[in-house]
Amino acid sequence: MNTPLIVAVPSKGRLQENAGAFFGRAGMNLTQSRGARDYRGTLTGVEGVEIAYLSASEIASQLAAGAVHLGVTGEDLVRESIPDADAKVLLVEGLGFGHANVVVAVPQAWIDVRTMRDLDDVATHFHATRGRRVRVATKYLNLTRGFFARHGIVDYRIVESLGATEGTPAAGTAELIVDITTTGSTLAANALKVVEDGVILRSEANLVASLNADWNPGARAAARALLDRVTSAKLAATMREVKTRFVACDGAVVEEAVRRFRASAPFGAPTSSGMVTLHCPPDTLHALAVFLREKGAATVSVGPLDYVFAASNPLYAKLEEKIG
Ligand SMILES: Nc1ncnc2c1ncn2[C@@H]1O[C@H](COP(=O)(O)OP(=O)(O)OP(=O)(O)O)[C@@H](O)[C@H]1O
Ligand SMILES: O=P(O)(O)OC[C@H]1O[C@H](OP(=O)(O)OP(=O)(O)O)[C@H](O)[C@@H]1O
Ligand SMILES: [Mg+2]
Repeated sequence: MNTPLIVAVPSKGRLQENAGAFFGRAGMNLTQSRGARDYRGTLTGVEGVEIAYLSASEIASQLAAGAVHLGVTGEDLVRESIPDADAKVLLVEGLGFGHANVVVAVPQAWIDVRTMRDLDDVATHFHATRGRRVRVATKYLNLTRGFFARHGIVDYRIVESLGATEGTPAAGTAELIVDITTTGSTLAANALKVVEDGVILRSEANLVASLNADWNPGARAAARALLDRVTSAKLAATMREVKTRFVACDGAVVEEAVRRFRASAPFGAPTSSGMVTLHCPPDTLHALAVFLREKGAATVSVGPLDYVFAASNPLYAKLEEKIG
């Protein structure tokens, strides 16, 4: 049976607005309607899609469980909440928003601690002299355990923190923390510093696919269409369309334009009347127009592109390779 492609989108928080804008750029708009038990919606522009509005952390677990096909969530949440994440989900693409680093941070007053190695020494010394282990406050339990183990640090204990983690050293409930930081202002306000080699993960929002979901033919077709739109809108955003026509415009002129201005001629050489369409990155656009005028163009028009549909769909290809 063909059931819809279920796409999970953050229902609140800092990722919500950006997720809506991401689909919008690809010409798909999110609509929301309040259902009986949870929030459901639709996506305009693609058939057979159902939107599930969930919190960013819930999206990670629903992807792991295969309850949704695709989702927008942070890589930090994926890596933290899904053991052996690469076997259960595919990070289809980083979305360029929701940037945050998961870091190890210690009090600025710990002047001897610059590296994880220094932290190891302090932790060992702390245990030996105080008879208890240093406490690390975090909600990233798994990321912390894995990272500390890779650094050979064993003399510590995790104190689970569900909020205001940066305040725990001053409050006396932990000695150091693992948390996310974006601007660094919360760490600074709490007199904490990031350990130099203590960046556990550089996270951003990702479009994530579940490998455990029911990838029936209908769901695949909808995913293919959705990813086709994403790819073609993204490609279009990297270039402008340049059009001109002049008698002296021939293959040699176009070849030179392509070579010097990183342009492409998607529809080939100029017509017999010297009409040509080029695609050109924004930074070389003016230089290209000047060049075409020098060659004889009276008019060069430039316009934005909404979509460039190429024959290949690399995002879907990547997904298909995983789901078989
Ligand atoms: N400065 C930041 N602070 C917190 N999260 C951030 C920040 N920048 C990006 N993010 C990302 O946003 C995601 C968390 O989103 P959000 O806080 O909205 O959801 P949540 O954690 O499920 O909800 P809540 O924190 O309200 O319980 C994470 O992937 C995180 O990496
Ligand atoms: O490096 P900065 O730019 O200061 O941002 C990092 C802070 O922002 C987040 O908190 P948020 O305000 O989302 O509250 P929350 O912990 O309740 O999610 C996060 O948990 C950090 O505390
Ligand atoms: Mg949050």
